[in-house]
Amino acid sequence: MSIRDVEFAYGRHQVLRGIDLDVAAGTLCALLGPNGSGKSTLTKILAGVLRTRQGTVRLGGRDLLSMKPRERAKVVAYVPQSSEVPFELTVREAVTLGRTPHMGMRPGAEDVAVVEDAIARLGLAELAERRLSDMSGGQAQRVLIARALAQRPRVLLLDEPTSALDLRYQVETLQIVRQVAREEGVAALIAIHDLNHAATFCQQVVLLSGGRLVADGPAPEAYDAELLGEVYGLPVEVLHDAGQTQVRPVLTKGSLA
Ligand SMILES: Nc1ncnc2c1ncn2[C@@H]1O[C@H](COP(=O)(O)OP(=O)(O)OP(=O)(O)O)[C@@H](O)[C@H]1O
Repeated sequence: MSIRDVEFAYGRHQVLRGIDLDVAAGTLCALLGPNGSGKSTLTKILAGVLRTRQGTVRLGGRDLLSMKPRERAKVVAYVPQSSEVPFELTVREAVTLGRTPHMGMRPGAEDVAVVEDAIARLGLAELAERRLSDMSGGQAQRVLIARALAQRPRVLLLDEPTSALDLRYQVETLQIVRQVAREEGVAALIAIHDLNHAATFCQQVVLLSGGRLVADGPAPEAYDAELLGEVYGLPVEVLHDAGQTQVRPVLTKGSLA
């Protein structure tokens, strides 16, 4: 996926400025940045929820921004930050909705297999007949991710998909998305606040600040303590230890008093 010179404004409020970004097939890319930096806005543009006249997004030879919704739904799956969960549905029915762009009137054998695979991957097999109205926030979030995987997209967009998940499911979800991206050649873009999870699981990290991309690359190269400190308004140190890059806030004396 190749994004060039994308700009966006809500009315007079300019939110994205000259965004250039490439996410290769097979890559999990973290979209980082402080609250209000434009992460959700960028994912919504790529998902077709918001429209912009400035800039292009190409996928293979095709222009993503001008695709019709059904055509786009065959190649782009989007898990929004919060969404209206269709409460009356069971988990299996909700995940099957992900097949809608591909299937006829009813799910065929392949649709059923893809749905069951997505349910199993997200650890939802035992909950498959439960109604979404009976699920915890984290369980419902996993259902939405399973639905996106069932779509078998070329581009997977996840807006803070781990925000409601406990530590184990945060890690498992990031592992699954990374694995799906690699095995199925998906370009996956994930808006996420946890810089350390991003460094651990994402081959590429990009940092938005005030609507501009200010860093892009593998975390060990893209994480610069001075830049991160400026962008987040907090002094940090970047540690490289046993192949892992980690970011830690530098707390001044007395800040825990
Ligand atoms: N519907 C809207 N109308 C007007 N302004 C908006 C709208 N949605 C977002 N904004 C503004 O656009 C800017 C970017 O918001 P966006 O939600 O893209 O940021 P974000 O990086 O995803 O933030 P967060 O980390 O808090 O989710 C913010 O200043 C926000 O107030």
